Amino acid sequence: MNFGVGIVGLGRIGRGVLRNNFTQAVGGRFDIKVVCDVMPINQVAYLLSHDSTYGNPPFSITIDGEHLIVDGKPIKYQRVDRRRGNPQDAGLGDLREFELDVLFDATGTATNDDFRTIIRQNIAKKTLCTWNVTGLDISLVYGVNNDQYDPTKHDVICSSTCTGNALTPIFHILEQHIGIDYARVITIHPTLSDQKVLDGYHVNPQYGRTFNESIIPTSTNVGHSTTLVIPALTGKIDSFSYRVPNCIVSAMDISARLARNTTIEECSDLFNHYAQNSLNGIISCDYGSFGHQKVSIDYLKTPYSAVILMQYLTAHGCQLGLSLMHDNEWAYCCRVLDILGVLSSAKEKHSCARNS
Ligand SMILES: NC(=O)c1ccc[n+]([C@@H]2O[C@H](COP(=O)([O-])OP(=O)(O)OC[C@H]3O[C@@H](n4cnc5c(N)ncnc54)[C@H](O)[C@@H]3O)[C@@H](O)[C@H]2O)c1
Repeated sequence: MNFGVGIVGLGRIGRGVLRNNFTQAVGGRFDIKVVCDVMPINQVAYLLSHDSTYGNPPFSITIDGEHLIVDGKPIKYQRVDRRRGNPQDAGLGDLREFELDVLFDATGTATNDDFRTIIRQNIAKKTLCTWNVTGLDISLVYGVNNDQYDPTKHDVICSSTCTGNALTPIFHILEQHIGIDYARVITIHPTLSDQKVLDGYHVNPQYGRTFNESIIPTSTNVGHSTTLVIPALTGKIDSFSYRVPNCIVSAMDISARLARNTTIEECSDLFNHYAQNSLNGIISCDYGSFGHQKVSIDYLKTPYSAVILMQYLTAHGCQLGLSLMHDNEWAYCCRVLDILGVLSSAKEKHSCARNS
């Protein structure tokens, strides 16, 4: 069935989704019809062809006029700048001709109003974004609540955040089987592109500090991302983050007070059970290599939303200690494609139901 996708924002995540789309299936897992950014087309082609984190892609990229040719498939490139106000002026109005089922937004800069306007003006039927935009219809974490997606009700959708995708499945398991009274979550997050290379102005002053000289304490939305999907945990999670000067792979340190006493064996059995069954491909239990714990770069390109470092699992009465790692870009891009799969299957089911 035809399911047309557009992408706005070809930064780390937009390019990562494009790259994963063509890595997962020859010719692309989804039919990406158009991609947009403020950059000129040759800069997009350059960045897609040479990636300092993941290396060169395993497929060809060329340019033909206003099209990027990715793995032999022409994709229209549209220069847009949403700061120019309404979608027509921004360049998004031209996307109407593609009759997009979903416009995936990885700019980090659009608002709920922008998304509603895109739907109202028939530029795309749905929007999917990469952050917890205020006013969204649903935040979907693949493996946890993707079966709650209802195409008749949900138009502005979020695929949660990288840390939300890591923490939510783990807290889903604990909340289902034991209960969580309180958790303190610390993310140790790689540098992001909104940080400064040298000290300078930034609306968030800590991000204005030289990125590779300090461990930068800052806020994180991981608690909010998790409670959007598991509302029973509202008010029970405190979180903050350290930005550290590596370019990829995030870690998370969790101290939780559970609703009852537990043991390492019980938690270990639970995590392994889920990793082999309903969360197969989403979480993984890692026991190290040759008796030694692996380090963050060893998880580069790991598709799991969360890798549990089993050697660091602790349980004392109702106090649980957990350490996770995840490739904040690669795993997240895999989940975005999985959520596109959810939207695509729902469209198919909906149109079959209407035709029968
Ligand atoms: N990098 C990560 O690890 C990660 C993981 C999960 C989610 N996210 C989320 O994904 C989003 C993007 O993050 P990123 O790391 O890819 O950022 P990025 O800065 O690398 O990419 C953003 C892209 O959007 C484009 N853009 C920004 N404003 C625009 C506008 N008004 N019109 C047109 N294009 C515009 C920029 O030119 C850039 O190419 C953010 O919401 C972020 O929170 C990032």
